[in-house]
Amino acid sequence: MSATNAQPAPVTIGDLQVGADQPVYVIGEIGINHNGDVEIAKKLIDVAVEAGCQAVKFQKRTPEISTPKDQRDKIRQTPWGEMTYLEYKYKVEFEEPEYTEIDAYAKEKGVQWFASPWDAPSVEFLEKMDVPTHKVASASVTDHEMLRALAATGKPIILSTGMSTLEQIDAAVEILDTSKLVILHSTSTYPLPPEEANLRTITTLQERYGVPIGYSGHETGLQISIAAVALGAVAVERHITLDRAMWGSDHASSLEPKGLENLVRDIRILEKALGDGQKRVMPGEFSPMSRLRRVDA
Ligand SMILES: C=C(OP(=O)(O)O)C(=O)O
Repeated sequence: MSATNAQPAPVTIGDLQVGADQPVYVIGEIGINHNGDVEIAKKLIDVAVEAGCQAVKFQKRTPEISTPKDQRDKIRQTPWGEMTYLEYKYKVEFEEPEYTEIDAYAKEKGVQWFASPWDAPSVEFLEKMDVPTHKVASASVTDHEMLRALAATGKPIILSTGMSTLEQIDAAVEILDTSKLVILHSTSTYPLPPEEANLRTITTLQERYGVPIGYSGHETGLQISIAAVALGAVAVERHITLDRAMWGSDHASSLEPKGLENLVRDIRILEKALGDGQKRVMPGEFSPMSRLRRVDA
């Protein structure tokens, strides 16, 4: 009796391989949880490194392009006073001096960094920073202009799939090079209730696209991300924060340092525990077998 269960080839990101039989690629999503302060960003890099993440991630925007027109003039109360949503978006946006500092710091700490560009000029910006990969945020799955700019970079791409239909994902995948593509299952509800996680979609995406599949989580807690790995996710991305009570939209559904440390610890245990699926008697079983199994049975 035999059956084949071919796995897609891993995708090379910088000096790492992301895919089956590789350590799960854990991404600490800093996003805009630095609240515009590069010192907070560096502390979050430390948190990710200490937890054992292989990468940290940011979000790069050109606010006058990426901010929806009907949202720009809405007034927000912020730690920096009352301002429009567009002004706030500029306030938390890092430019070249900050990213140059982040690049040097991440290299010193031995962790990869990259970002999700939210518009085509941001792809150009990130290319100048020579990032090893680009992430497509769920909100950008239908931004074909940006996807074409990303495909033209020739870099590996990590495509998130929250708030998207299979048809929208098909159209995005059509534009990208599937030999360098990692797809993340995701639900863009913040925080994510378990009944919307739909983790079995990981298998659906594996079968439909034949590329390595990971998971981008917005739940509170660790169980759903760990279960995603048990179901075959080869990458896990989680928002991280220094303190979930900090001001800003993503902090509440982020992991604090201890939570991230526990997540990576549990993922590394699970990597070992999943094994290769070949049924055999394990070395630790011989002693109990000799004590417990009747030889004449
Ligand atoms: C919002 C993002 O990702 P996701 O859709 O995976 O949450 C992002 O990468 O900027």
